[in-house]
Amino acid sequence: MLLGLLAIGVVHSLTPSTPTLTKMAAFDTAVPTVDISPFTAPAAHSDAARRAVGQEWDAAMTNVGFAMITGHGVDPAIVDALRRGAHSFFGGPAASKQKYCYGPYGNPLGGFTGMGVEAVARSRDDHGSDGGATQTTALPDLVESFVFKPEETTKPKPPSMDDAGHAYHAALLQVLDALHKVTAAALGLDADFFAPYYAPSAKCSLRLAYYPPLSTTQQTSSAVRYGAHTDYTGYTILCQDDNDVGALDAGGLQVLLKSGQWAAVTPQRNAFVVNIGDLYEVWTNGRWRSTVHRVMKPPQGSKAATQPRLSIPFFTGPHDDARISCLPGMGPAKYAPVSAGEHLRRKLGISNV
Ligand SMILES: O=C(O)CCC(=O)C(=O)O
Ligand SMILES: [Fe+2]
Repeated sequence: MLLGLLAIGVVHSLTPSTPTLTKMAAFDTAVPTVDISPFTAPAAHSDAARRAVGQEWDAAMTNVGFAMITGHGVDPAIVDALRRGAHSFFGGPAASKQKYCYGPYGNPLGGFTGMGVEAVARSRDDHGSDGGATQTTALPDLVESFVFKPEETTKPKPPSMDDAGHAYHAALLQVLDALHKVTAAALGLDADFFAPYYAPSAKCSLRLAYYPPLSTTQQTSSAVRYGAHTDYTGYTILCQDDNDVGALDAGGLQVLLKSGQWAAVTPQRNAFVVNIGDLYEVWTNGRWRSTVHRVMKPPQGSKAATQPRLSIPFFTGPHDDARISCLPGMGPAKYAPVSAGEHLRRKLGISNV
């Protein structure tokens, strides 16, 4: 069963300002793994297999709001090529990176954002699992990023990521398509239910998130690699760093469980982490959880603290004009209907320092 396996992991205190490891404990394996191949390779699977995946998905999103997916069909060579290109870009001189800055984080052209611009914990609101712990004074995150927009052709992209970014984006759109079918099965909706929300195209943002090695000051400050937040819109499909497979702190990504404990999201090779953003919470009237998560720093003095971490979230959501409200049969509505574009712009605005 989903929550049946016991594993040894790292559990942290709930206090958001506590940035270091506080204790080791045993906890239920929090984030279930779901093989979505009945939807990515439908000819090889039965309707019964698809119904079973739908049930697993509903349980994962209801209990945790996060799942690991296998059977997604993405060629690992596509992932490796983008990772190599991104390391080459982020490892380069600051002035070369800054040439690709096209505005504040979240601007429609994408591009590079240096450290000190984003403090994602400031975007907290009443979505998520801890009652909305808004932190207007959260310190900037210890991250640099590049947002890759294939549809944006007026501004150059770093040559090392250009081809690889296009290939990765196209591959992940296929995964998104499968996830929407999984979702329809999970919620008992028509297979094409989400099509009008995502046509003519989904609103996607392919982000390369680079967490540089930590300076001594950064190691001892209360800043974290990425502060506690919920994602803003639809599915996030995240590629964690393979170097963190087997690491003590599992790379630092943690989710806030219903129990109030933080649990590590243990990276698995060739699996993506999938979580929902706020708009699914509105659609499902809170049945599915837009779960609070964060990226902590590696323990002080550890080898991991001297190394960079590269993660690749692919944010997806309905087009800007889509109006999101409680699905039929899920009422009475707890959330006011919201415009997908307005919600996204508001959250991005307040996440900039
Ligand atoms: O870097 C990670 O593992 C996750 C980052 C994240 O939560 C985000 O970019 O929204
Ligand atoms: Fe996130």
